[in-house]
Amino acid sequence: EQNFVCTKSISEPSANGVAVPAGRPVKCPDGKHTVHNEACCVLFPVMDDIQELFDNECGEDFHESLRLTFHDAIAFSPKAGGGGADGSVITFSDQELLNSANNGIDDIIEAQKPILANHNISAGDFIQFAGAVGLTNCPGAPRIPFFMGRPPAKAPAPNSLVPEPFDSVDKILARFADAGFSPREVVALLASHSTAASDTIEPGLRGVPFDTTPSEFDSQFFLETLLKGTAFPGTGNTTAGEVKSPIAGEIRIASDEQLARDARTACDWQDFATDQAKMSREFGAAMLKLSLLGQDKRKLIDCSEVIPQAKPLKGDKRAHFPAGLSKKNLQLTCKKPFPTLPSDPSVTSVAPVPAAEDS
Ligand code: HEM
Ligand SMILES: [Ca+2]
Ligand SMILES: [Mn+2]
Repeated sequence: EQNFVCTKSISEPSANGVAVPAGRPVKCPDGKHTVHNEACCVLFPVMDDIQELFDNECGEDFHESLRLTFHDAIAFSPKAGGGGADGSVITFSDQELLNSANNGIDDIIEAQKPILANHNISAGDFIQFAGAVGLTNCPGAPRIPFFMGRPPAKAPAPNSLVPEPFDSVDKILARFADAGFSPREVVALLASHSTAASDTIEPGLRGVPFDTTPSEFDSQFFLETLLKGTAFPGTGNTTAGEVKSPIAGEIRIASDEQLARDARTACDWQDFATDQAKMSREFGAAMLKLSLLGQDKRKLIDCSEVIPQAKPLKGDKRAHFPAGLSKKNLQLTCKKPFPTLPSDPSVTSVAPVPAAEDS
């Protein structure tokens, strides 16, 4: 029996940005998979169970799981405390779910808990692994590296660390800076809202998408948030941080609208609206950083090779204007020229994201 556990990550970057470990590959006990670090073998059955939850799709359960990676990890502050990507949002869910910023994440915590209980990995690893695996179901998403070995969470996170949609740009940028992110990285992370829908903001409505393509990791979200808002998808809940959106059925939150127009972030926003490849790449880099908040990367094992190749975006990768809208409907504050983008007359509204089935 071979017992090869190398904890150093000796690696070279590959074409897709994910490191390919050097050295001789070993066969996992399942006889099916081959890895460079045998310790990573435990992740394959976890991946199968996660993909069963997701139906191998970029749907509601994945969207919720991506949001969960953020709510666990961002609860990290050198001053205020919080363990970052440590799984505390699951381990101490009784306390952390009392935080109103965590409204709606109870469903995915309940869906993830039984899967986690069947495997011998930490809650912190599980949450970030589910996000990295699920992203590959979304056409256009990056393949992000995954590091394993986060220890169990020690305590629940303090209440004030997860940004809310009615927070000012000042407050949001300060909170992210406290956790180590630049304004451009904040904007890059918000590419996540390209595969997102709201269940809690509009009274009575669920699955209200943030862009017209909630199952694709494209740049529609960045383009559509630059359009002038004209109506609410329902009654409008301005106390919850909702503002008008440009397309029937779509939701927009105030923080996204303001970050798209603020002098500190508008040019980054425009950059990602007009360059999907750049958006995906920079999101991937910021996401890796997010997944390691509060962790010592040198103590973790590089299991990136377990993450499958992400699906490519088909056809024209550029964002398109919905029916009847064009460059003249944009509220541009960045002074750089805005390129010409195609329009799609078939896009007149967006349907809700179907609810997750009870499993
Ligand atoms: C300024 C920072 C952010 C704010 C204020 C914010 C706020 C929100 C809000 C209010 C929702 C809707 C929740 C609901 O009603 O169901 C939401 C959804 C979501 N957020 Fe964020 N968010 C931020 C950053 C992020 C980041 C950095 C990520 C991931 C890296 C993320 C991932 C998601 C996802 C995937 C959803 C959709 C969940 C679903 O479809 O079920 N968000 N966000
Ligand atoms: Ca999208
Ligand atoms: Mn949802």
